Amino acid sequence: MKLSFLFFGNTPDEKWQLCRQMGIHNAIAKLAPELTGAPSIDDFESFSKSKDIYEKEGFNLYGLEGDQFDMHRIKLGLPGRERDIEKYHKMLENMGRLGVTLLCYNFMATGWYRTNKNISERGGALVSGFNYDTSRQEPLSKWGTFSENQIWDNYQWFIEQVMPVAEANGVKMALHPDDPPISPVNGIGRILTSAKAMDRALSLSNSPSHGLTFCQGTFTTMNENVSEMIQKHGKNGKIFFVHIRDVVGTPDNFRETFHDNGPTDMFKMIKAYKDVGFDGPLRSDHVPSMAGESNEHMGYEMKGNLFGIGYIKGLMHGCGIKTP
Ligand SMILES: O=C(O)C(=O)C[C@H](O)[C@H](O)CO
Repeated sequence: MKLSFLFFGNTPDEKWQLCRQMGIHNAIAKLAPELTGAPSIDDFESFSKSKDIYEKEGFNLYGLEGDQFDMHRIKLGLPGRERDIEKYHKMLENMGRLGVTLLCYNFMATGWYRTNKNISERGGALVSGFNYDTSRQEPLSKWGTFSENQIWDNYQWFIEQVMPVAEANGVKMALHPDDPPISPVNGIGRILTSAKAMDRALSLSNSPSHGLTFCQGTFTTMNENVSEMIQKHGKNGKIFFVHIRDVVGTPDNFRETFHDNGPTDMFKMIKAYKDVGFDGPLRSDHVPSMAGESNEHMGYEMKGNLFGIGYIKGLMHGCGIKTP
């Protein structure tokens, strides 16, 4: 298993240094233009420059996460999606050329979403949460309403378009479940909200490039049997990437919590990944914002990560997993 960290953009800062100090060598990056100030990574030069920065800073750019450019036309099936898919193909080709082999993607047009970003957790640390009734009072998306069937059709079209290109370029595409796992959100149907839905998504292509970001916290929120899911998808070689965090509550009313403070037996989970032979990257997912730091980048401030990564590393060592 490869302990990794999600970086936003390509500007080295204290987080990069802290990651090196924690012994993290594998970087997962979001390189969208609004974060890098450079053209999107369907442009080879732009992508290659970012990769060089990571290498120079001592990291292997293992993969990408999130939308690397505006994906709403693809996700919602709107005019212009053919042009966007060409961009996506170029990005996949560039990934192959640069040896960046993992792409964590999602099919949420409005991204991961919370109704509350300032819930007081242990010792006053701040976490995010979601309440379905509150979300139903929020405005519809600026693109209007979309049914779950429409989103499934769009997802199927997307998979047909991208999977052959991903496979030809040696890129593993790791589908992230919908967070929150409930539908609709802002009037847009969400489709990847249960273990059964993830199976349906996987059934759309038998390409070896088609697999999962095993976002443990989201599957816990769904109230699924997470151990069984690790067994099944791990044995089938479909777990490409793992996100570790914990939550308290139900799909329609939950809050996040510290890695050691939720209902999940984290040791059992890490051992389960090991037992199914998972050898890919895993990362600490959303963490509480802690004393003395802003909550500006909800879930991704650094003190919670120092705690979370240390905790995960300890569990890995406890399971006999070496971290270089
Ligand atoms: O919602 C989740 O559980 C995620 O891990 C989503 C990530 O925060 C997102 O991909 C970061 O861009």
